[in-house]
Amino acid sequence: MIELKGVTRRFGEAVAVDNIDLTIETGEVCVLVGSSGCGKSTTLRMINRLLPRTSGQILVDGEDINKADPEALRLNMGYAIQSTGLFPHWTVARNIGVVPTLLKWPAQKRDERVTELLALLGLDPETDARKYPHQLSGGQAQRVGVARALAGDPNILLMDEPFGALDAITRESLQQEMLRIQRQLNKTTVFVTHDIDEALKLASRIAVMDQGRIIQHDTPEAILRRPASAFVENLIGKGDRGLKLLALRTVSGLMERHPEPRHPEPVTDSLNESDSLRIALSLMLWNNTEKLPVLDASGAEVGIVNREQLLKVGA
Ligand SMILES: Nc1ncnc2c1ncn2[C@@H]1O[C@H](COP(=O)(O)OP(=O)(O)OP(=O)(O)O)[C@@H](O)[C@H]1O
Repeated sequence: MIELKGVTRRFGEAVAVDNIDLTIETGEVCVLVGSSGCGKSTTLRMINRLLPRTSGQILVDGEDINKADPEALRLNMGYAIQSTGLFPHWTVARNIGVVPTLLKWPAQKRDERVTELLALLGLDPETDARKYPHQLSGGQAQRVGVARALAGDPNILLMDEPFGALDAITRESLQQEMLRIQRQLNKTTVFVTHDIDEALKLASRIAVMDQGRIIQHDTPEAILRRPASAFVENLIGKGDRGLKLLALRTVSGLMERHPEPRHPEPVTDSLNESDSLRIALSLMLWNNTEKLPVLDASGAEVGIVNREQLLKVGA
């Protein structure tokens, strides 16, 4: 658990972070969201002591971080940033292995970990491991950055716009990876973004920041349903709030499940259980249909989603 209590950071006269209180429970993904300059990165960098706080207290599992050795503290906090920060003259494998090396892991354990992480992040443990950062695409470099942050098996992950510089498709795929990895590893994560859709997708809870303050700290659903102020309402976009709510729920929660899987009828489109209700609605509109079948990984039809029900549950 990470606790920020009355934390303030000034740069000269300017207040970048203004007396914030924030608790991040173990295993949850807290996304800090807000416009440029609102204090998100400063908050993150105070947690791993890259920046000292001006006042207040930051506790990790009940212990004040100022009492910890900063290096030991950082080794327990994976840190991934937009510019990746990879060492240009080191191979991908060496970049990923940097924290295990600092932790003095035996070489074999470190190499196994690197291979495991390359596979986890969808990179090729054979060919990609030997590449240098300049030989990677932007998306691959970001994957390596995230792999490096995970390498020492830290309890905490700090991620500062790690997918910020990517095109929409690569970004979407890395967000999916991030959700998958999070389900598997359950790290306490603080994730910074200025993109509310990214925040809604990834967060257990979102902290909306404005001018150094936390305006609202709540679940994605509560933020969409009950924005605390006009500022939050504008940030989430009033017009497509209903669709954003649908995006938070999956088909599996709404579908009528067949007693037994069956052969699907030949239809134009179908859904997977993990698809969002937003995708379900969009496909129904596109196909001008009242219901869509849900298929499992083997292609068997396991249930049906119907539009009337979807709209009833809807927002
Ligand atoms: N080293 C510094 N010296 C002086 N002012 C700084 C420094 N770092 C940040 N600031 C100021 O603190 C405020 C908060 O900056 P911060 O980088 O935390 O914002 P942010 O929300 O992460 O923004 P962005 O989304 O653009 O990265 C800004 O006004 C910024 O100019």
